[in-house]
Amino acid sequence: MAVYTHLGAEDMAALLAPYHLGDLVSAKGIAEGVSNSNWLIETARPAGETARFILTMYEFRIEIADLPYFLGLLDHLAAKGCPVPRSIHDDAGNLYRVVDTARGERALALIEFLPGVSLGDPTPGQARAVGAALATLHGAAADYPATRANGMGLAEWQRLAQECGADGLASIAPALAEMVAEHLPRLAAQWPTGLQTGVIHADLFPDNVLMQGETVTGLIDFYFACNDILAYDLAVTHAAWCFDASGEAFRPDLSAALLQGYASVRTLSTAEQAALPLLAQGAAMRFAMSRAYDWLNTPADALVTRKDPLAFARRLLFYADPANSGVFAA
Ligand SMILES: Nc1ncnc2c1ncn2[C@@H]1O[C@H](COP(=O)(O)OP(=O)(O)O)[C@@H](O)[C@H]1O
Ligand SMILES: N[C@@H](CCOP(=O)(O)O)C(=O)O
Repeated sequence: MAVYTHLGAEDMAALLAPYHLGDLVSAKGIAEGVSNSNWLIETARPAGETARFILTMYEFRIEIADLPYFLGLLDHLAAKGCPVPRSIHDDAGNLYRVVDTARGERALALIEFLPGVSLGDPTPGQARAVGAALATLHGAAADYPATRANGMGLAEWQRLAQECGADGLASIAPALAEMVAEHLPRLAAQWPTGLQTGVIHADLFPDNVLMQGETVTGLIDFYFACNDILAYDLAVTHAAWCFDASGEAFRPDLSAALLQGYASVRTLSTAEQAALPLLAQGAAMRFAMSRAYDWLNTPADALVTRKDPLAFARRLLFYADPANSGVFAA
């Protein structure tokens, strides 16, 4: 569960007062998520109707200076018809506020609540819709004027691996330390340059997509969004969607559907197509490293479920295996 900061009812009402959303009816901590504390807020307007919002308190890995990029991107994409939550501005027009909490100063923001559920076991039709939504997002963000470097790029994988240390990685599993020692230097040496860049989501896992049937109703959690290789975003999404829940078994049906969905909106260049196996290995390394770091460093009192780094170590080995080089063939 991700609620790092505990807020009483009075604190919550005071935090929400500058938004003039009506009377606070309920504020429920949301179990999902890793990086932030999230609450589902319900308010009652004077006329009696209720409204729902998501209140996010930024806990770690997010620089306050980046919030205008993330929240402005939501408004930019929503204005273009993408299914992303609009940001709710306070009565002074601020996109976010900084408040004092028992854990120190924290930034918080309110966004629209969107309907839909995130999927544990997607179908090919749903994977196709997600691929198309990702490509649509890439197109809609093409004229977003702000830029942000990828803070979770190759240099950060290397830093996280160093912070964990070979012994730390081996304490999770010896195979994890071996995988990093073998593949991280190779990825650094071979990482592609010259591919088309743009705004990417960079974390489009099933828990960051809300769906109703085969319709994408919400793309959420843009807090790793940045400017980087567009095809890398497809590779991240592929690594996140195209394996079964154990992380062991590749799902060719989901893979084909996701890639078809993406290609139905944006055509990959030959160079992008050729780079996908390597980009997917990088995507797997990125999540193996952030999960390994969290595994070793999550505070004992955080109500948060640690995620398994080995699931992504196995995906990296899958993508690196020449026997699987046909996965991304056009
Ligand atoms: N706009 C939204 N509409 C509906 N539910 C949301 C929205 N934003 C977040 N949530 C819910 O909150 C959970 C955690 O939000 P998320 O932004 O993914 O947090 P974290 O960055 O900690 O992963 C999501 O899995 C979803 O259930
Ligand atoms: N999707 C990542 C975790 C990133 O945290 P999030 O809860 O902000 O999406 C993973 O699965 O490792």
